[in-house]
Amino acid sequence: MEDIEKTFENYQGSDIKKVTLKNDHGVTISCLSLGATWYEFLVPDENKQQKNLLMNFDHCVDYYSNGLCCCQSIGRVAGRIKNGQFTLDGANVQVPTNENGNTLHGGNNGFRFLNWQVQTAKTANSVSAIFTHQIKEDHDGFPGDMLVTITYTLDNEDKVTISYKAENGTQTTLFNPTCHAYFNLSDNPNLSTHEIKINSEKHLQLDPELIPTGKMLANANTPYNFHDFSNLAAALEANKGFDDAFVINGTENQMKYVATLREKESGRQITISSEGNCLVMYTMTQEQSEVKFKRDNGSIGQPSEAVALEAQILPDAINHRDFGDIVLPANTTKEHQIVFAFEQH
Ligand SMILES: OC[C@H]1O[C@H](O[C@H]2[C@H](O)[C@@H](O)[C@H](O)O[C@@H]2CO)[C@H](O)[C@@H](O)[C@@H]1O
Repeated sequence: MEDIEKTFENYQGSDIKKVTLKNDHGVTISCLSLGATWYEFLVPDENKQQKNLLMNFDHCVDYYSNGLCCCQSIGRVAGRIKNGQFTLDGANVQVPTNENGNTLHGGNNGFRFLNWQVQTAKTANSVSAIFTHQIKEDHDGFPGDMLVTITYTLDNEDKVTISYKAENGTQTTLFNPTCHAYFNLSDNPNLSTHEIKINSEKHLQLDPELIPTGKMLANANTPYNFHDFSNLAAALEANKGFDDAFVINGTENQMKYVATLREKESGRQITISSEGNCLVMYTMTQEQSEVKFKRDNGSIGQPSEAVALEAQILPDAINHRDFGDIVLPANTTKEHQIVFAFEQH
């Protein structure tokens, strides 16, 4: 196991660190301190070259010239909060809004905009990058301060575990983090050879601003049916892309199988597990004129060039009783984990 820490670049007067973690048989991940971003998931290909399964950019500025939140840490609250409003401990709370009067992905001062402190740790079979930040009410506009630790661990089974721990202060707040990981497991700038399976029977009905209405709709007999592996490109065509929240089967707060993405030409496969009750699948539905991914050498990002798989608790959960618990009571600690297991078939 190996860990290497370097300066990635200077961005807006701060040194941005890049931490690289390697396991004992050639799988490597790297992360940036800016946004506690997952930068690379490198696996050896048939020519012993390293293939990055994640989308990324050359420079920090590229992460903020578009709204993709590419592979960044999202918090305090992933997804949308209707009107940026909710009731907490009996009080009406208004948090800053950043999209059509709603609050998306923690607002304009969420986790992804912060430069996190980082250190590393190793065991015989795993290596970790540990990011910490004191999250302040004064900064992001959510109630209360809390200490957040985001740990990326790569192990010798080619599993990447991301753990999100929040140690709260004296005020009740919200915590529903995720990693906005964009995958393309192939060498093509599209998902035509990808298949996905999702442990879900229902998805959320959304209004035109993509706010959940409160209703859950059956996946069966619709393009949302990924109960068995289905070709993603065909489903994308049938549904004109996805920007949707799938309800994951299983018990809340228990680690469970979420989804598997596989690519038939390379045999590469990623299996996701988490404790949350939701997978948001976002397939970059529009052309992304401000997006030039590193792997595309200057070409503009295509619709459906990659798929974001965001394991979390259902969006706008604070405004819907049956959507899951994202409340972090005062003086308590909560930890959520997402596991990405790589396999080659
Ligand atoms: O500007 C890029 C896109 O930003 C939004 O997409 C978000 C999507 O709606 C969320 O459900 C998902 O979790 O994150 C996406 C990236 O932030 C816009 O809705 C989309 O139209 C833009 O293309």
